[in-house]
Amino acid sequence: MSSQTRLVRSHPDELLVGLVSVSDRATSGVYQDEGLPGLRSWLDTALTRSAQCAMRLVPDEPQQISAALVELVDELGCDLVLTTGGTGPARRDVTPEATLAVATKEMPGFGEQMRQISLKFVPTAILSRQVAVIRETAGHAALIINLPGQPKAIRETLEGLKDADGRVQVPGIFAAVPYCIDLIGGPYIETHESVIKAFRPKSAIRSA
Ligand SMILES: Nc1ncnc2c1ncn2[C@@H]1O[C@H](COP(=O)(O)OP(=O)(O)OP(=O)(O)O)[C@@H](O)[C@H]1O
Ligand SMILES: Nc1nc2c(c(=O)[nH]1)N[C@H]1C(S)=C(S)[C@@H](COP(=O)(O)O)O[C@H]1N2
Repeated sequence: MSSQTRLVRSHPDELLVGLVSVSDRATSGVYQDEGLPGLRSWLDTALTRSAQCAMRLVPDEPQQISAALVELVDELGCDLVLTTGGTGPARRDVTPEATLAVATKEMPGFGEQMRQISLKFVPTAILSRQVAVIRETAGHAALIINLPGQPKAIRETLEGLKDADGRVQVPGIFAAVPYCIDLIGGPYIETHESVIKAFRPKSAIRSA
């Protein structure tokens, strides 16, 4: 994988995001990848300040997935990496293993919450082995989260489930991402409440 230069924030609060779509068929051209554009457009609707994104499309190969994660965090300096695909039980589904291989801490709450959310949409939610981890290097840390590969699962897991009036039924996992990014030393990010209401303890909310 080619060595890339570090991303430079255009503002101290700009989030640097790595997006990784893991798909044998999208990589080989059987279908067009919908994972990367889906992730990018969800972030565009959710964040009050546009994020700077670096994107990678990789096949379901553990070394290539781990290498993409390491490059995005260690070389490009991403604060957050979202993967999509390869979390199921099939022989070639290895995204969770490739993610755990580069982790310094596991964050089991994200996977638990995603499976709870997804069960409201599909009974096969329990087939997703998605994990979230922190990768820490000297002077930098990033949150890495696996999402399922179905393009519609991106919005479902990040945003959660709302009723017809927009009331939250099950909170999406992105509600906890801004505070997690604070805690690992990343930028202060804010979300549009109509898409996803981020939660921070009162003491962590920055005054305007
Ligand atoms: N990156 C993607 N882009 C577009 N559609 C996708 C993508 N990943 C998954 N899908 C869709 O979701 C369905 C289920 O996803 P799943 O991850 O099980 O695919 P898969 O069997 O692992 O194959 P592959 O890894 O080649 O995408 C696929 O059949 C496809 O229709
Ligand atoms: N929100 C949501 N989660 C979901 C799904 C979905 O459609 N929506 N599909 C499930 C299915 S069918 C599978 S096999 C697993 C793993 O999918 P992956 O291998 O594409 O990551 O995610 C599950 N989680």
